[in-house]
Amino acid sequence: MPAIDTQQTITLIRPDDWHLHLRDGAHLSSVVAHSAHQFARAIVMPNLKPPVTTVAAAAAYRERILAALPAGVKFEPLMTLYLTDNTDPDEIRRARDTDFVHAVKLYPAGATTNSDAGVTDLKKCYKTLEVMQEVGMPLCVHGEVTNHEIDLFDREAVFIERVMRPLRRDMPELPIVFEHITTKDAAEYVAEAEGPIGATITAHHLLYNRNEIFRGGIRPHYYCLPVLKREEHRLALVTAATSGDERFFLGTDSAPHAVGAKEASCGCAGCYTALHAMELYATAFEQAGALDKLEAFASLNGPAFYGLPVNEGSITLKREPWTLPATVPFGETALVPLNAGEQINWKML
Ligand SMILES: NC(=O)N[C@@H](CC(=O)O)C(=O)O
Ligand SMILES: [Zn+2]
Ligand SMILES: [Zn+2]
Repeated sequence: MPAIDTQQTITLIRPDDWHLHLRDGAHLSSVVAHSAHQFARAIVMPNLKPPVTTVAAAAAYRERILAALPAGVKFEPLMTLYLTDNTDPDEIRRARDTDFVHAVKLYPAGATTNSDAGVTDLKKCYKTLEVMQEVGMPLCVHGEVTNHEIDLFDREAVFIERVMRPLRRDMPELPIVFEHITTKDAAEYVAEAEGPIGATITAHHLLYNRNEIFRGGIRPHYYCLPVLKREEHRLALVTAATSGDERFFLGTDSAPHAVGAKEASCGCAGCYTALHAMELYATAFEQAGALDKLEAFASLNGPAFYGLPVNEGSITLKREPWTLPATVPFGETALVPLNAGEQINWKML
């Protein structure tokens, strides 16, 4: 009689989002409160137009984020710098001397949304990476090769062999976060790797495989990068997230795009989950029979990796079905959240 002892509420130490896109201007104002409701802090991605490449730009962006919060809402944006071929090693030292820049982000040029200014050849960044290693500044990595001869579904696995292994061989003490991992290959690589490496895992990659993009027709709101993979990969991610291994932690990769930019002949990559992230993670962990592992994944492992204190306070999720809205305001337009119009069984209070 499982219904009798089915857990009705979950209380967790207040969690953080270790991979988030907040955008800017009116878009930022539309979305930031969703993340602030769910999370105490977030690692904010720097892929704006133009990208956030300097400490001064990160400081200004941070002020815009704080100004966009509703009155009285507390939320700490943890800023990142966008690595380019030309990032000055001194910029890393300046970043280290702040209390608000927490990582540098590697986008291989052309890999994903707003990555045109990204790195063309990691060798060009070695002086900068050496300083990062020296001062212990984490490198967050979008881990996909961009070579169009490589099958889209293989680009993460190929990245491990061509970029990640050589980089870690050359810089064994550089802290690395393998962002939004999507494959068994990446989960196993991180679990077995030695030294300072962690990985974020999104809720959508824990819940869905690639069939979801094509269920009943092409469904652009399930398209993100790295793209959803086969079921065996989803299962490996669930195993990693629920294993208790502290290298794996929560990163939503919530990535808002206007509805027209997603529902288009060439639609943008990104799933919007900031509205219901913890509900989705709870659903995934419950399906795996591992709700007891959610707190470490959501609230403890990330701060341990980044050397930050665990949050004070707690959140409670209640078993209470609710329906996701069809759209959410997004500046002058609207965005369609993942699971729009669908019912979800957990509700964050
Ligand atoms: N994940 C995505 O599909 N999109 C992200 C970029 C990224 O994280 O790669 C975005 O900024 O829209
Ligand atoms: Zn990415
Ligand atoms: Zn992202």
